[in-house]
Amino acid sequence: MPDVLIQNARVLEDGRLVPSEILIEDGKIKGIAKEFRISSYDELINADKMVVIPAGIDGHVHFRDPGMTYKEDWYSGSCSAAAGGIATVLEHPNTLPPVIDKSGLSLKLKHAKKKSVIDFGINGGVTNNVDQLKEIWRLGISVFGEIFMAESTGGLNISNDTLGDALSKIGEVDALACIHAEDEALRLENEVLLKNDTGIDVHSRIRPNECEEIAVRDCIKINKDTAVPARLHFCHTSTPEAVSLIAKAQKELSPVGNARKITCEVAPHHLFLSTKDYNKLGTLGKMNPPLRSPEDAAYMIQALNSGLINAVASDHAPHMHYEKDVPMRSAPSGVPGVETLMPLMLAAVRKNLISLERVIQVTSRNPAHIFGLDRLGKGSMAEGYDADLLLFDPKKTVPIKSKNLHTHCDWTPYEGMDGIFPGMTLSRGDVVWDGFQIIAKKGRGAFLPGAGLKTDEDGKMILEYDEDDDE
Ligand SMILES: NC(=O)N[C@@H](CC(=O)O)C(=O)O
Ligand SMILES: [Zn+2]
Ligand SMILES: [Zn+2]
Repeated sequence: MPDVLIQNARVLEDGRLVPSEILIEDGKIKGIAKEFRISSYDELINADKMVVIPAGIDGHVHFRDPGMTYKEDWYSGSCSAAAGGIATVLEHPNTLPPVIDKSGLSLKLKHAKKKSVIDFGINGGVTNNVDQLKEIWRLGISVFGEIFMAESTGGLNISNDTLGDALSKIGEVDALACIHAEDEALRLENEVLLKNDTGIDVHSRIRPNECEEIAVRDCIKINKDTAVPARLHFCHTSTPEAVSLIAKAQKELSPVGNARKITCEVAPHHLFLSTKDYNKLGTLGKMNPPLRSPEDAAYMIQALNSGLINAVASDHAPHMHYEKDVPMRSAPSGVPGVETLMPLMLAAVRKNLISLERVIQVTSRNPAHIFGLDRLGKGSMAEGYDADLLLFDPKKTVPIKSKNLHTHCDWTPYEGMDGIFPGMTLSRGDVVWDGFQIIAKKGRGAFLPGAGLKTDEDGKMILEYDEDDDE
């Protein structure tokens, strides 16, 4: 007997919204049809003409757990994701301790398994741990990174030499390297040069477009020069310069028909905010890479539409308001965003900035493919895939308000901006967000191991984690 029948839904088919029903069995999509003439099921959901799309996959979040759980923990972060229509996250390694070895990974996995309400992967950090990269890969990290080429939260940045060593190890195991591309030398130089500059936009001038451009160029070159180049994915790209370099490298590497070897993502704050917002946001608009000009933001939307940018990811990086309420130079970098990613994108559809079809590609199908989550049933609303779904009313635009969000972070850079929030989020067929509250059990989220996870002779996973690690 099927578990769930969703009736009265609308589904995108060849560019049109078609009245549909969706059948779910064992947490997976069993079928989508105009009408299933069945009368027995465990649960009936009346979608009330809402549009159903795949739930978002946010490939870039920082949940701060372990170590800085007052900013976020796996429960608050995953609830925030679910309420924003995200059913899968990849969490990045700059926690305390960072995920750079077996014990760091084991501790984070334990926290996440206990608290997450949605499915998750854990990324492996790259510092001076080059000789341990293969081990954490075998233990099930999703991807490597973000690999910090410049200073950002957590102080995990590495030199270009170490980057080369790491990329060659990552290439050997055919994993993905996710890169935070900013040039540390230029940043340091500008820091000194502009030390008396009190301009509100000084952060954007310390880390100018050129900073990202140099790092992207260097990284592509360093990777090319290794014995076995890694697959590269550039995190939070923010400039036309970086996108053009990546497009050029993509072309060189990808003869027609071949899988792309270099991909990139953009964060919503580089699409919907710009240096013009510093007046309103002050230090709340400080993140790495920094806000760019309005023209650059407009270019990024166009590049997302045209296919030069492959995915949207939030770079959800919560810091408390009181921590941000200090002079620009001492304020921590980062903005929350996991709960507003899908609402902003869906509101952008209503404003004709992007098509719904493209939003689906860049928030579910492409991230699933890039991060290897499609092999685990993620990223498509089709038979056999996980029933991770987002239901929304395309006309219901509301102002984003931080008091309505579920993150520990007590502010949002998008306060007052338009969002279209999910009326419901499903994770593997379970309603985790019903439009009003989280109804998922803490810890129901499943760990999504990376492709390197060691298995036994029967293909069964061997989880080499110490279950008795301290909290
Ligand atoms: N983006 C940021 O400004 N900050 C991120 C780290 C990062 O992604 O660089 C954080 O973890 O706070
Ligand atoms: Zn980063
Ligand atoms: Zn980040």
